[in-house]
Amino acid sequence: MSQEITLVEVALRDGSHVIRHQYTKEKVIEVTKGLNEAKVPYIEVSHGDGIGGSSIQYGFSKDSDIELIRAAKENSPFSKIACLLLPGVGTLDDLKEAREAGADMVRIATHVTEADISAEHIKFAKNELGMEVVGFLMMAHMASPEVLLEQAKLMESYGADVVYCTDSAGALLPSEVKERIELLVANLNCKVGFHAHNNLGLAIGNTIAAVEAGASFVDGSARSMGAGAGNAQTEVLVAVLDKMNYQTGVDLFKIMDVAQDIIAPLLPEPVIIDNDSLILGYAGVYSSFRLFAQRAGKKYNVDSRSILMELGKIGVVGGQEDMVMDIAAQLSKRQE
Ligand SMILES: C[C@H](O)CC(=O)C(=O)O
Ligand SMILES: [Mn+2]
Repeated sequence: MSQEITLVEVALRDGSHVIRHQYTKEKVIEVTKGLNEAKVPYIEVSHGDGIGGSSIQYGFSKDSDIELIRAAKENSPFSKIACLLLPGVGTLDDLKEAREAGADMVRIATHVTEADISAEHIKFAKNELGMEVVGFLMMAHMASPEVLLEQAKLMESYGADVVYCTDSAGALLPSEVKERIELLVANLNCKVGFHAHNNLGLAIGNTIAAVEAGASFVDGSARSMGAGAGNAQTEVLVAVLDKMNYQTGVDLFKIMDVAQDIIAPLLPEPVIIDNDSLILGYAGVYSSFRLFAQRAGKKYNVDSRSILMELGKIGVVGGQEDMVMDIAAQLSKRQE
């Protein structure tokens, strides 16, 4: 019997980092129509840092999360619409608005050791708003498999339907993914998901390792349109899973057309493993810090790789974007 795998397309959320959160309603409609036709089960739509992320800290959106979610929902009779929310960045009111605009699912994201801050949001989404809820444990490489499990159990106890191991830095190796997913699958009653970044060139391999270890939800981004070196490239993932006899329900030619004809023209440059992306994975740094490090490097005349190495050394996590400039300034002083 072939196993079903549920795919979440994240180019309209993680991909938002790539274009500095400048998605317009029109673009979202075009992408959503294509993904819907390709029968992608879930399409995530939000600012790259989740709903409420539009700010000086993370970068301002062009069109608001709510407008984009509404536009996606109106053009997506088949695919369900997901959104992402980081407690503290997005509020319960934001979530209620997202639900009213048509979001079916919310993914509540916290740093891997901070699941406890998701309790209120998971319970509210599930019990008050009747949404499908995912717990999204970011920077999973920074915790041991045992700590990841303990945190995942918390999210499950709050009511999450799925808990994700999220490799935000693209730093995990296939054996580490396998170990983590196997432990989660063996000890949770809810479903388990995996979100990859391709900084070490392992996004597809790691996603396959996750699926073979029992994950039933996986993320992909068409043309790999996500932070850093992007995510598992959706159209490639669909082809590989199909060859392995897993069922995604996604139409391969149609998702390839979305990637080539709609997503590729949106990219300021192809998403590849450049030197900075590689260092993100090597040093274990949050993928969305790549562009911040490049800007800081230019401003202070410091090699962006050195900034990223330093950020990895001191264990900076999502939400500490302001540290990137601080580190660049310190490195520049040291150079003098
Ligand atoms: C807010 C982050 O961009 C969420 C994510 O996609 C990751 O941690 O990876
Ligand atoms: Mn990501």
